[in-house]
Amino acid sequence: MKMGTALVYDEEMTKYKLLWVDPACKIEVPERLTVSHEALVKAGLADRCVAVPVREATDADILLVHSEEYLEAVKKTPYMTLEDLKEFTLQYGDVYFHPNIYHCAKLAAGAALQLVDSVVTGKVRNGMALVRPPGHHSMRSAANGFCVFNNVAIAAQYAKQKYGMKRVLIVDWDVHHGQGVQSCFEDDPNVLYFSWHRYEHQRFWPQLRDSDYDCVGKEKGAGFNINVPWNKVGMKNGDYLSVFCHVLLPIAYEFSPDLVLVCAGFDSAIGDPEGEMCASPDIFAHLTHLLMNLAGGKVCAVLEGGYNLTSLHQSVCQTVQTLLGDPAPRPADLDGPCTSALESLHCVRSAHRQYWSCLKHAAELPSSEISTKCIKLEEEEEEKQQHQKKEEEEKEAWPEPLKRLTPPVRTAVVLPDGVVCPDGCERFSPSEDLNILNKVRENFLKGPDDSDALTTLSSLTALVEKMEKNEICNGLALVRDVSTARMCVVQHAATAHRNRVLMVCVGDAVVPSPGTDDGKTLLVQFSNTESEEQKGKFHIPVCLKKGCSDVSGFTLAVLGLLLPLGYEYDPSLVLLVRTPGSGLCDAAWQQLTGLLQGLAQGHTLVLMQEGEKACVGPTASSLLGVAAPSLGKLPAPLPEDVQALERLRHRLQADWKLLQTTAPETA
Ligand SMILES: NCCCNCCCCCC(O)(O)C(F)(F)F
Ligand SMILES: [Zn+2]
Repeated sequence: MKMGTALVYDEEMTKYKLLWVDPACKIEVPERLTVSHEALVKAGLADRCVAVPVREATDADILLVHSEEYLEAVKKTPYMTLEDLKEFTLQYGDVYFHPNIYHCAKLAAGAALQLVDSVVTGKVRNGMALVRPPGHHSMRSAANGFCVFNNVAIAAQYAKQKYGMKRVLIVDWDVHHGQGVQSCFEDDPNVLYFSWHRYEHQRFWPQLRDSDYDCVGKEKGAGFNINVPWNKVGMKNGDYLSVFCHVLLPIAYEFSPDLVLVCAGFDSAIGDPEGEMCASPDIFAHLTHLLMNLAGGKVCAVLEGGYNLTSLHQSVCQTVQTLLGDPAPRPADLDGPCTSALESLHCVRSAHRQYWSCLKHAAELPSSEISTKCIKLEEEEEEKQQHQKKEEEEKEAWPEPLKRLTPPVRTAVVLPDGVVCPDGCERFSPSEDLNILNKVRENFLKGPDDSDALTTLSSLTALVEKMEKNEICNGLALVRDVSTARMCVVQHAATAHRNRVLMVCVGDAVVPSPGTDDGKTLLVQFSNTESEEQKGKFHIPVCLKKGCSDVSGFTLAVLGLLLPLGYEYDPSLVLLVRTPGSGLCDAAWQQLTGLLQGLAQGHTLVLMQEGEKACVGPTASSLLGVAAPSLGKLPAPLPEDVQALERLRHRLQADWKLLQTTAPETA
């Protein structure tokens, strides 16, 4: 599987700018591109990428989306006088022309196509194109919102036509609605368009009725257009992650795309004058990571907006560093979604419930009630938000994202002698550390001379220590006695004061509650046996009718339950335990292993029973950062599983805010 991340950039795209006074357009400046690229160079990220040259999109490329008359009109702009350019611009909204913008617009679209070529042909695994002019607002026959040609829409049509891509997912995390993309694919069931955007009940630009949550697509495309309106500013990391876990990811996994395109606008980050949101730049590391196990890892990010040059370049670096496979930083103190975000979340899930089996259980409210609820809650929060907004104006500052150091060793393995060490992994040698050996001897050995247990357990302890010191990123151990190994790891990790261990158990081995409910460990156990005893906040049994053998139910539980829990819990170590009898197919197991690496700075330790030897290879591949294989189009999960998960989420959401998908009942 080819690794490698493409970076498509050419400074020619900086060579146009606003030549007259227009307050609406003055934020779209050439420096957006130069500061982004320079930051990548300075951070040593550009050198780690495969430089892919831009090219001009051809007429045929552009005509995949735009009309001939529009293309012919734009072709004339290089020869226009300043007055003609001003005149020509008047027919469009919030956009400006320049003698060199046609050339740059061809390069921006061509850059996206070069990126698609290098990813789809396997030259690289994923990549990013740093371009301007942006694209997602431009319509078939109109420029709009700084956009001339719709770079990502053209890339999607190109991928379908040239490579026969069946299903393309477009994720638009820019803070504005890409109505140009929406209108291009409105009736196309092969292109799933997802966009969140500042909306404020249609009061925010471009103030379109069609940007609301109930615009789900038309005719055959019904259900394949997802709009998440933000009706308040100040949305934070928890709001963004909730929408990914409870809307985008379940639908995206059901859709099972062959290619993922990202309208990567960073005006949705804190500090941006357009978005006025409060999500930190490192959230884009998580948004990127959460997409990287779709489509076999074929992710193409194309720059759209972003006007605060500081948060822009920080966000670009977070995105590229994650595409390169570096572990994401731990998400600092996540809040649950705010009331307004919960209203939007609920509205979107209700609007799409009829199209996606993963949402079948979404509580259905009559639309009239939803809208009044929204407005009613708006007024309540209005004054709260207003005075908060005044404060923010003064202190629009945020901490510089922490340097993401990559450990010298990516994956260490503890394997019995007979088992070969997978390529790319490093076999972890038994520990000579006497106090580890003694501690293991006195706490865990049954027989006095159980030497290979001593070797295994001391190696595991030493491995966990090296992960804490960030000398090793993740690990895999094949052990005879999983329950002892598990206790040994948990006890060692829990002793280090600030450690929290998320333990995920797959398989039917009975896992004892982790003793006290002190919050030092959170145990999530997947099984098919209904557990009768009431568990505490930190012991969550997930019971699926057919256990993990039903990929749809399992995937829904991972995306809508395990991930939100994991992000909210924010562990320093993820312990993933697999015992026989799980019935989990390799692909689903690799998806789980891949997704969990977004937590704990990638410190995932996989413990497997010796009987699972066949799973060592696939597990190692996922721990090395290779994208998990696609699960294929997911059939509907079992209704009883969907209801059980819904009940479980409702029961737990009092303790775990990121599990909420509806606003708390108003008094
Ligand atoms: N206060 C100035 C009003 C500006 N109104 C137009 C905003 C256009 C946003 C463009 C973008 O950021 O969505 C893109 F990604 F296309 F660049
Ligand atoms: Zn934007």
